[in-house]
Amino acid sequence: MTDIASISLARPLGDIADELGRSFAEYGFAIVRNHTIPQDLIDRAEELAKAFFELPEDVKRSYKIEGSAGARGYTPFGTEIAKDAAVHDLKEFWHVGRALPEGHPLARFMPPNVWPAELPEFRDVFERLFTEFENTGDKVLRAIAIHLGQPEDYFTSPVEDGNSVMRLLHYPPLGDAAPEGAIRAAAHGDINTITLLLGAEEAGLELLDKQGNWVPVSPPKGALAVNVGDMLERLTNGRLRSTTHRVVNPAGEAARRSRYSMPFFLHFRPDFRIEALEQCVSEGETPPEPILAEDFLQQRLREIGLA
Ligand SMILES: O=C(O)CCC(=O)C(=O)O
Ligand SMILES: [Fe+2]
Repeated sequence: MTDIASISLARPLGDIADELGRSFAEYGFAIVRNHTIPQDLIDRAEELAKAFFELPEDVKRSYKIEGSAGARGYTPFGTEIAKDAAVHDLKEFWHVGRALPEGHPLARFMPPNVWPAELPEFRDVFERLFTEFENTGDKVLRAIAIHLGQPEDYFTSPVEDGNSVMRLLHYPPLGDAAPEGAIRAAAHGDINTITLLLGAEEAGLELLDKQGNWVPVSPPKGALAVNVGDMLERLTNGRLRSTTHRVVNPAGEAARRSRYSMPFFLHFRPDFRIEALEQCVSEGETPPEPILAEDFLQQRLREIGLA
């Protein structure tokens, strides 16, 4: 057992800020309940994600976009490899990103979305879910800002038009085809600011705590697992931790089932300069060098085989 905080987002943000902050400082994770993402939208999104991954392989592959580093559309099974891992992850996924109007100064960082023609409802449902994730993310970031002693709206500008990506994940049933040592998602840290994850009630997600133990993260159905990414860790000079996590292969009956999850990787805007906050740097400490969010992202995508 751990005391990863389980927090109701229906409470005033000022009341939850420190509990959330302490959980992020200790575990890098918190469970967030009573968010405002409608359950019927989540259910519909899960059905559509399942329907997409059940399409024939050649249809799915027709939505793989060469040279896009998997930023949009489909990424087949066996593509992504965690930093420093020897074998690929046992997953396939689809990415929906932010759609900026043509001519927007940041549009060059964000390629247009693609949509599967086979599923006419897909676009509407996932555009709505993207907006819902953003709104919930905004609340969580407000609570984090309060915890950090910043104005509550500190993150509003850094994440406005940010390069956020929603990932629909499918981990197929485990057969004999899995390479030796491969797991559903090898140990990794997320690159972005914060991640909001739906679907982690299906077992497998684990975090690595400070003592070096793997600890299961088991939100109740419909709740979010929220974690700190590398960019927020860097901004806070490590005060809030981007914790290593993984998705292990289940035993028994669950091994014959697919696992579906939907992380929303909330990103800073590409031109945001990530520079350690003054109050997170003690005397004598040397914080990491400032870096633009886009440069940091490209560096990390190369490390995981996507760029
Ligand atoms: O599927 C999950 O529960 C977690 C996925 C994850 O950590 C990731 O895609 O970065
Ligand atoms: Fe992750």
